[in-house]
Amino acid sequence: MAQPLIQLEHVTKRFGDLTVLDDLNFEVGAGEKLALIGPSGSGKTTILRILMTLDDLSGGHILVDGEQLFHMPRGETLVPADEKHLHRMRAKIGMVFQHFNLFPHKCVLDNVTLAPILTQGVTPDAANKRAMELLDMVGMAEKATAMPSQLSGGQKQRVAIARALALQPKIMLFDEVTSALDPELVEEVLAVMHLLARETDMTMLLVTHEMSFAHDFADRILFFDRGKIVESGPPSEIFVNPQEERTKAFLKKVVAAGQRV
Ligand SMILES: Nc1ncnc2c1ncn2[C@@H]1O[C@H](COP(=O)(O)OP(=O)(O)OP(=O)(O)O)[C@@H](O)[C@H]1O
Repeated sequence: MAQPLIQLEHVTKRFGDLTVLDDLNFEVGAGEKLALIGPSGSGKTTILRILMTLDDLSGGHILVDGEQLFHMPRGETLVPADEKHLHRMRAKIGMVFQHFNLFPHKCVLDNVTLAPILTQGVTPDAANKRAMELLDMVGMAEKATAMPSQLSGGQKQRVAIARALALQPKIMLFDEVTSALDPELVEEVLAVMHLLARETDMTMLLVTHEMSFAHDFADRILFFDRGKIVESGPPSEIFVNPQEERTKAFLKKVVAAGQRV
């Protein structure tokens, strides 16, 4: 593996009595494209939320770019050291959510420029220039002055991707970015993600229920069940020749539901 950019060591996450992540250990190499797959409720989204510091940690360590993400105990959990540290670590990571989360009262361009101007001190001119390049890349430059309510789900998601990229993160997290979309809009978002995977050296973590996309996109697949990694490997191994019974059963179900893997 290339130099690890993300390292999870003995990561545990509990919500009350429920253990959602159970002593997880894995690394993500710089530039690696990793897909997390597994049954509903297995803890995939929780991993992304913790990396984004939207949830805290119950135990273990996470290193991003060689630095601890969480290190102050608070009650039974670990939280980031302070606001300054949190801000610096968050700048390394961008996240795109299932439900877009665009600012509804801002136009497309302002959605993309707001965070760089407010959090990184980028001048409005420079932020606009970069935003227009990104909107062009995701095929949304012509909609720069449109409001989110005037966009389709696929268009909103492409703006959300541009918005996350505007902060120039090293790592991008994608949580089920196509599952809220009508089927005919899925392809346009997947095309943008393929473009990013192909043409950037960003480290990308993807949670998806679309196996064919995970297959085409990822360098490596992690198959999760009940908060543990059951199996990991390149798509050509996991999808073609899975070793573990739980992986086989999961893929069988997926195929029975009509998906290509
Ligand atoms: N804030 C929370 N409070 C309590 N339980 C939670 C919370 N967030 C997640 N959970 C529980 O943690 C478990 C893992 O959830 P998570 O969303 O990470 O699973 P997932 O693998 O991403 O599922 P899906 O594929 O359906 O999105 C689930 O049982 C969920 O109900």
